[in-house]
Amino acid sequence: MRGKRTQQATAPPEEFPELALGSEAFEDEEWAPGAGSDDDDGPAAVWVTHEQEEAALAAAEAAVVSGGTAEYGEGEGDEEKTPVAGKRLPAEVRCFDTARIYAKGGDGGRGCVAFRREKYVPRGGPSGGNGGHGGSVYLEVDPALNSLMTFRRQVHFRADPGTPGQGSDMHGANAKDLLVKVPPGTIVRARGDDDEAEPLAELLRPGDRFLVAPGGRGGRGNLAFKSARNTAPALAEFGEKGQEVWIDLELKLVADVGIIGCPNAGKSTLLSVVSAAKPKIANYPFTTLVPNLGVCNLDYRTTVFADVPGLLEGAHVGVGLGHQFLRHCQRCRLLVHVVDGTSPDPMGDFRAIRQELELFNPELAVKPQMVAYNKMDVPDSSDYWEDIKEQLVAEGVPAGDIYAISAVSGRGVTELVRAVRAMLDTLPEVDLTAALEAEDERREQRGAVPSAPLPGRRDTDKRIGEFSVESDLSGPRVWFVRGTAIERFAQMTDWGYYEAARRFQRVLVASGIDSALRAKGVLDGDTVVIGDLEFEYSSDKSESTMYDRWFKERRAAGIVGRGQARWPHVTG
Ligand SMILES: Nc1nc2c(ncn2[C@@H]2O[C@H](COP(=O)(O)OP(=O)(O)OP(=O)(O)O)[C@@H](O)[C@H]2O)c(=O)[nH]1
Ligand SMILES: [Mg+2]
Repeated sequence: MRGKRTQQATAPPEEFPELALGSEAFEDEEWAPGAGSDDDDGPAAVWVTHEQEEAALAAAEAAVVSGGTAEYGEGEGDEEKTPVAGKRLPAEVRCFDTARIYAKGGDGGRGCVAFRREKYVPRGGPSGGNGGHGGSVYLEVDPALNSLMTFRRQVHFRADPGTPGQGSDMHGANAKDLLVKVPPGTIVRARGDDDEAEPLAELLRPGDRFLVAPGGRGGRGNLAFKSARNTAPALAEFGEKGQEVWIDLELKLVADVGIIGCPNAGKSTLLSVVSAAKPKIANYPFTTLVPNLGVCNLDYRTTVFADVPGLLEGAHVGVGLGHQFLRHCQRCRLLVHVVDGTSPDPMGDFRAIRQELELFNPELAVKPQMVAYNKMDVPDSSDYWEDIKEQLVAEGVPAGDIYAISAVSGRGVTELVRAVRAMLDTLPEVDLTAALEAEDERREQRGAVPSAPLPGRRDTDKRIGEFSVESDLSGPRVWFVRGTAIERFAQMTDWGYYEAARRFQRVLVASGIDSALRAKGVLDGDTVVIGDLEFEYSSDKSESTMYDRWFKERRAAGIVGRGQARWPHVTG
């Protein structure tokens, strides 16, 4: 099952012609293979030269032309293939292990104003029920997933609103929460935060949950406002609006084994032989642009392999997307280092990769490693095997951890996988909590700034008395009152009912907002803004003025009817 998904998730780029390597995407410095590494006095390792790069691009283009036309053969193939100018990365690459999603909690249902009307029960009293709570949006780990690919299709997630309250004391039903499934290893960040910033959450184990967007509280019906002094309240609240938020998701692979090595070493080929995954394999560097996962079943035991894109010199500082690739290796328990035997300098390659790991994160360098000397079927390679093995041993790699394989023919691969399995068994299970703590510590050391809390998170502990007043008196005089609780209160006030308007007025006075405004010099006729609400300030708080103003405003807005009668049998 998992293997299947993997294949889907890592569909080869031909299906997405805009992925052409030789597209404008490569003009972007970050994407250019070998960007920043074109110095001549680099280490002995042969990195991608300009010619090789050109060749790779040409090959990629050819591959796309031959592979892509068939599927997009609608006569407009050419247009399809042209990447949209200004797009930084091809869609496939961007979305595989990062995603940006929108979540909105459901609005609360509105409260109801109703009175009991029954034969022989005069003045039956208020009976309007409360609205139901809106659903919340949660992220939940689903171990069956292994990529954020699903978020290419759906970006917006909205929970259902609560049902409105009804008469006869009927409360509205609460809406169901919306669970958005994410793969294990998903990291949640506030929108636009970079890697260094403190994540909002890390979802690692199956069943882990994170509340992204809380649903709104249901509005109270008039039954809830009944008191000894006001036995027949004619007001109800709107439901609280559900919160909306954009978040960034990032997936850190949680594979057991990471396959690393220079570009074109045969990493993807190895993955394709040990698992059912079908990564793209081709004879040019940077065939693989996004990590592929594959599940290997050996002796009824599963091991997850990840084929990481080829590493470049300078990967540790981000060259060739190095950061993003190396990051994936961090959670692997073991690394298989594939060395290309046909390379002019296999030992140089080996050392260079090691150095990159070391520079990126010393812990990576000391991670258990196996070396797979690849392409043994080619004489160029097998001739030097003994020699290279000796050199590797001299470098401190245990002889037992060095294997000669031919990924293409499969020779030696089973032995390698068995050895990998055996070594995994000797390793402790990864303690994710400890790993996270270590990561946090590192982040702290680097002085990373913790990210801001999600905008507009529900702070139920905020009091109405907590507010601030700002003014803009340059043009028309405007006063801004800001405060979580007062803004929520304004939003939930249903101005259709005079009593609600009056209640709002009373709260302004009781909370000290009114006096704060006056202390700052508010004048009659100034505009006061609280959240989405705007009204004209008036110091005259007498009942008749208030009612008149409310009535006129309603009329001006063309609203007549609801809520004008304060009590069903009272006329006028
Ligand atoms: N002769 C021979 N060729 C091999 C062997 N393994 C891989 N190759 C070839 O090497 C080339 C590169 O293989 P890939 O698996 O795409 O290499 P990679 O390491 O994934 O490369 P990037 O993803 O570009 O970093 C392909 O043409 C493979 O057919 C092998 O054991 N013997
Ligand atoms: Mg590859």
